[in-house]
Amino acid sequence: NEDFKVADLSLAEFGRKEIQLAEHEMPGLMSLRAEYAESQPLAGARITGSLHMTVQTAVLIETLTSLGAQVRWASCNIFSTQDHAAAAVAVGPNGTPEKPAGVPVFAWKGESLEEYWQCTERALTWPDGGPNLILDDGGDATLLVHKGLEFEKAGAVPAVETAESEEEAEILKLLAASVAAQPQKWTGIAAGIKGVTEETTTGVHRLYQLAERGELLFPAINVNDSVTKSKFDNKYGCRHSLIDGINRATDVLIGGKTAVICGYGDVGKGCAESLRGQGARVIVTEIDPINALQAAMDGYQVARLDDVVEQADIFVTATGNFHVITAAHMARMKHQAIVGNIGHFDNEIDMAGLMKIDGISRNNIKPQVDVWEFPDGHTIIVLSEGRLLNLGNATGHPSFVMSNSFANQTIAQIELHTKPAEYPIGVYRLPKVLDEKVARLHLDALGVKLTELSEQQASYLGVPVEGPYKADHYRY
Ligand SMILES: NC(=O)c1ccc[n+]([C@@H]2O[C@H](COP(=O)([O-])OP(=O)(O)OC[C@H]3O[C@@H](n4cnc5c(N)ncnc54)[C@H](O)[C@@H]3O)[C@@H](O)[C@H]2O)c1
Ligand SMILES: O=C(Nc1ccc2nc(N3CCOCC3)sc2c1)c1ccc(CN2C(=O)C=NC2=O)cc1
Repeated sequence: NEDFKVADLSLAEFGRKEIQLAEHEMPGLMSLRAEYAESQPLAGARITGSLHMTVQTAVLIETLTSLGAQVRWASCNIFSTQDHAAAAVAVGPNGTPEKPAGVPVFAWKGESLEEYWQCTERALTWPDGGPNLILDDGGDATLLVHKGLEFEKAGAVPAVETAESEEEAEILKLLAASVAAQPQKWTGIAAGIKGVTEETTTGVHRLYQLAERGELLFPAINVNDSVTKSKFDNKYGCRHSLIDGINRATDVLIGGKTAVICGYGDVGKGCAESLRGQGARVIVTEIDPINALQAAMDGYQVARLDDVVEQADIFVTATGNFHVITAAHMARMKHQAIVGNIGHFDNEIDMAGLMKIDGISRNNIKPQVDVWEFPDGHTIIVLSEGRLLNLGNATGHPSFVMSNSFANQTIAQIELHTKPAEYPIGVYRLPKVLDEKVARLHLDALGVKLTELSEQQASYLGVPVEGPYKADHYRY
């Protein structure tokens, strides 16, 4: 059997064309390829990735291999794989669908949960052992290694019936089979891993929990909290992809309409700016007086959702909280009001409460766009079933945003691979000077001309001429 599993290899040519377009929009990654072409800092690295298998991720994968790494890949979400990107990665830039010569990738859109964990295991199972680095998004690859080792040490895998979730049941099923087939498999894999770099808040939270319990097996770099990752992901990514999602879903004219943004953090700030840019009158809701004051100073009305729910045309949640928009709110909305979430994955909008309303009916217009009709005949349009609308109704973040995130990932992988002595087991952020380096890598593409500090100015500020320029607690 071939060492990859994708939906359709014949999509590789289309995937390759989109990868070539994305490369132009990912100057951070392409600059790193040029900078390290000679020194090959990732020579000897065996990287297992668990991160959305998209066109942008394909550019990340081929950056890692161009720096000398061997790579195996799975997606970290059962729906997020772009099949043409996965096919192009498996075939490789010099291969053909008849003779694939790319990277082993195990991902397709619409995996079952069982298949998802099998793909993760295959990405972690190298021909002669395991990876020495993990590149994680949400922490599932890191979890599988920790659970596998735990059960091998205990001498048994708990019965599937003890699982408290479908996800846990699938993990137990998979580990029972793999430990039976190869009793010391996960002990061997865990022993070979030098560290993990983690993309998101969720995965970072899991790492801190493991570290606090003294169970973390290897050092971890928290990529999420690099300024050049989270500001881009949260503010500029959502500023771009919110209206991308709304337009693809409804093609409603945003100009002249009233829009409510719940939450004025980085995501809410990007969303408010985006809708204001389209000529909407934007109202913000907030629970935090500082963010509320910021919104007011930025010229937005700041109101309570209850007081404006009957007058707005568009509602977007960006709080990271749950049940921000309730069924009662939705029942009071204008006819054909648009409701979407770009914040926490699936519970900012109370969809379960909506479905329970007597006499409610759902009419699916097209994938990820539903019209819900209330007993009184008025309807609302709910996007992506209350899940992240910029992913369900659009294609997530644009390449330039991901170039910032993935340049952090690449630099973090180089750190762990080349400076293991500097990273004893624990959770780290990249040093600020490397965060600044990611920003530097993106300036030429935007025609930015940076001003140089003179020696006198540098000593006046008390910072090195070459940076870092800010204190660790500085808020950009
Ligand atoms: N869809 C995407 O592509 C994407 C990208 C990045 C982050 N996110 C998610 O978006 C969410 C927000 O991210 P962020 O960086 O802006 O977080 P943040 O904490 O900076 O901002 C959230 C804001 O919401 C406010 N808030 C909390 N509960 C509220 C409520 N009930 N009503 C009104 N305001 C409330 C908080 O006071 C805070 O200011 C997180 O869940 C994050 O994971 C999504
Ligand atoms: O999650 C992502 N994507 C996604 C896409 C479709 C989809 N469809 C879903 N369902 C739900 C149930 O009903 C069927 C449909 S859930 C879902 C999720 C996702 C996140 C970050 C990046 C990061 N990223 C970019 O933003 C761009 N390149 C990247 O790597 C990608 C995808």
